[in-house]
Amino acid sequence: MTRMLKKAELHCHLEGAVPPALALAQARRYGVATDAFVQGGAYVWHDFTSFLAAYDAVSGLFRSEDDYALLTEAYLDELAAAGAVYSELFVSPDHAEAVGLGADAYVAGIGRGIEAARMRSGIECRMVVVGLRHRGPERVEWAAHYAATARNPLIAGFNMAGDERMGAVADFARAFDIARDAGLGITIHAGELSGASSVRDALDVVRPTRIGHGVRAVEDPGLVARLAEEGVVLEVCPGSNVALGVFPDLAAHPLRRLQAAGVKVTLNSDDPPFFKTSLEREYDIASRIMGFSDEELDAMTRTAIAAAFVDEETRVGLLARL
Ligand SMILES: Nc1ncnc2[nH]cnc12
Ligand SMILES: [Zn+2]
Repeated sequence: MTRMLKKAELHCHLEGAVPPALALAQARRYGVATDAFVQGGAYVWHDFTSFLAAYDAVSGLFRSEDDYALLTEAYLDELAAAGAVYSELFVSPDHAEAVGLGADAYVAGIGRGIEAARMRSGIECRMVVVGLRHRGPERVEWAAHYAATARNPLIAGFNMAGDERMGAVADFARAFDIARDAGLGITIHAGELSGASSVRDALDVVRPTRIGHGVRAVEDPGLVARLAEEGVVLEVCPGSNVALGVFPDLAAHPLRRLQAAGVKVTLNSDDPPFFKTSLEREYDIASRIMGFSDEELDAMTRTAIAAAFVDEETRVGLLARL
């Protein structure tokens, strides 16, 4: 039983956390047809490309500051009820621009949701601005520039998500330089859709303290040793990896092998309802299917808080709550 364990999450896409029932309610409000991406109360997609299309369609159903405040608050309330003390949410100003909302109103709405949830349960949350790789280097630089200049204390980091098979990491180096120079925490999706060389490129070019997924590093023992040696933290999302076919099943998932090799690992939900998961289920999978003890799960939670993009006072406060 992992329900009573305290938890922390570093890797969840806000638009990927929309429950299908909320997507349907938003679609009714805005008069949008949903058959293409919700059927029988569940999201429909069959590979990464169709997952991204469904994800974009759901994002298009959130169009106002209030929509984002309510979504954020609802997600964090649910997370706090499952024992989470900390959450880092990946936010995409690109989605706000696509619906004509504008990045400032988008971030303001999310910030309101964060404050409301914190007042109720004490859960801490920070935003990590995400650039979308499949939209090309210029768009990713735009997102980095926004994150660097927004001057919002809840924006704590920068990430690149989207289709990892598009372009080389080096094409996006400037975006990460902009974010790093602004003092933001740096993480990047790598080693999910592409293999070990993608993780190596991310380490060499971007120099992140964390990697989103990174699990396909397991294809190269030398790279696993490097991750352990450099103390890079992996934001591991087992349920997502199996849902997207990165590994055939949970038994084949390399979380245990990576942890045993000394790599710093954490548990995350990625896009929970799209992958029929939740942070609580990820802890449960690690416990019941992968055989991690409660002490090992607590260690992953501490690793997450140690790697969180927060100031030291907040980190000490969070560690005290475990
Ligand atoms: N699993 C994932 N990989 C890359 N980009 C994403 N955006 C949302 N979920 C993602
Ligand atoms: Zn992700």
